Amino acid sequence: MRAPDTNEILLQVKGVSLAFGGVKALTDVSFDIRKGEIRAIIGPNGAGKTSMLNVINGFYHPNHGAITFKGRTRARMEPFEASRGGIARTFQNVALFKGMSALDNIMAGRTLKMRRGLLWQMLRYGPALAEEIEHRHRVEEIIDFLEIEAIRKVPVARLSYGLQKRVELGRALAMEPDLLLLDEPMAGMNLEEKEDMSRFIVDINDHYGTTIALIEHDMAVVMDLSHRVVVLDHGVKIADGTPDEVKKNQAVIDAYLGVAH
Ligand SMILES: Nc1ncnc2c1ncn2[C@@H]1O[C@H](COP(=O)(O)OP(=O)(O)OP(=O)(O)O)[C@@H](O)[C@H]1O
Repeated sequence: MRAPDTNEILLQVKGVSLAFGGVKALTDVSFDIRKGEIRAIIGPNGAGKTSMLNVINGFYHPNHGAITFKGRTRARMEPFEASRGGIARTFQNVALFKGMSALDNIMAGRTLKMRRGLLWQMLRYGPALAEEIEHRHRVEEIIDFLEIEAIRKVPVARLSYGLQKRVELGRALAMEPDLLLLDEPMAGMNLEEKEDMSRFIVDINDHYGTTIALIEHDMAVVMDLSHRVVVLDHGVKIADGTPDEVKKNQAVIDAYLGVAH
């Protein structure tokens, strides 16, 4: 695995707090994500990991604090602004158009990139046609990269879980994101599928230089894949550092003791 080329900060989370009624999901959490790194967010169940991803991509608006992304600071952002701005996301449970083929699902990820309006697209005329050809080309390249040529025309509902996750990854990649958020990319996978997914995550980071933030419960995977790890417990950041530093941290060991994963 290649180390990030720079220490440039792509995203900064500063003093973020989020509550749902009386439940404090996040309390004064700060950390950064450097350009080109694979950053893991870990912690026991209910630690606030998914809430953190949801704040980063604008699904939730924090009660306090702010996010700086590519130099722009905001207290709140809408999901469409996050995706337009270059943040793509996959979900804990696969969120694809199940009746559509793998190819069409990945193509759907390009919609945000399309400049011509829907009418032009429907007419498939002139510049819109040229644009569609360019998008097709990019999508075919992603299909090739993720080694899913054989299933490109198959409706997603008929694919194994591992392949569905791969198509979802392809759809996120089709957005050519600066920051890719992966919510438990290996959840529910068998060992072989996990190994494949790990390889693709490292390859995406290497090949496209995409910055990746991921939530993952499998510690072996996290320690293997990530450049740096931030640890949450009960909504509070308890550690932040390289996998080796985090592994030795007493607060982390205590937080995980007796917690089944
Ligand atoms: N939409 C919501 N409404 C109310 N409470 C919520 C909501 N989302 C999360 N919470 C609460 O916020 C806390 C943090 O939840 P979150 O899902 O972010 O944790 P997590 O670390 O992702 O957990 P897991 O590993 O189990 O997925 C929990 O106490 C949870 O019950």
